[in-house]
Amino acid sequence: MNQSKEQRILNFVLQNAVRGDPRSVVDTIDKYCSQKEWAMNVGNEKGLILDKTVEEVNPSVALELGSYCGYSAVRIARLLKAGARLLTVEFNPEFAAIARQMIEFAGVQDKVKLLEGPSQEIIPQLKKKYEVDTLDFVFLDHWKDRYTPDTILLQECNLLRKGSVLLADNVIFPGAPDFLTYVRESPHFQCTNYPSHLEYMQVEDAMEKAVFLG
Ligand SMILES: CCCNc1ncnc2c1ncn2[C@@H]1O[C@H](/C=C/CNC(=O)c2cc(-c3ccc(F)cc3)cc(O)c2O)[C@@H](O)[C@H]1O
Ligand SMILES: [Mg+2]
Repeated sequence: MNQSKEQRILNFVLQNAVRGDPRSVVDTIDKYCSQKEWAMNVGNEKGLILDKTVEEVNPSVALELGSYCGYSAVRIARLLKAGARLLTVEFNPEFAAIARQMIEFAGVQDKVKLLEGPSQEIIPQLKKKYEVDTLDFVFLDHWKDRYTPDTILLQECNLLRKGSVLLADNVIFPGAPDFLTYVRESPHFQCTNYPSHLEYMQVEDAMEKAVFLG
């Protein structure tokens, strides 16, 4: 049975990156996906916006929706302070398995917990089952039409506190128009748009930061 693209990306990392070095894992994925096969990792240009936001927030507890191959989980985890943790949610079993191996190879497994399942089922479990009080940072990069319902669900589950930061990928391409409308019109969010480009392409894209005001 021939390999999936995601398996080929993982194999390329296992053969070319440095075990225990998150930066080399990120750079190796970017090399493969810019030169061999495009894949929907956040990439290095938008990745820099992600890095800056994570450094600014310096989260103790971070959540990612949509692990895919683990690129942004590794990218976020490498910046977390001692004792801080990232919970990343992925409902496709094949992608979850790839992401777990990517996280392990990068050496950030002590900071990252991959939760396998759909976000709308996992989010209501975060407080009791995963011992979360509130989330300091949330990276949204899953199905674009799920950004809004999951943002509402995070509020309903009391997982956001004054100052919690949401960062959403792809608000221009493929686009998340209802999410932009929702957070920009809500009195509970202060929004900032970061124009950028689609990973590995010259297509316009952007990230949106939405700070919860309580
Ligand atoms: C019930 C579904 C909602 N809940 C969910 N819970 C947990 N994991 C979920 C998930 N939805 C999706 N996922 C997972 O997130 C990932 C999905 C991400 C969706 N991302 C995109 O569609 C995307 C797409 C592009 C893209 C850009 C240009 C183009 F021509 C084609 C695609 C670029 C990106 O940066 C993207 O992020 C997968 O791993 C999927 O299994
Ligand atoms: Mg994306």
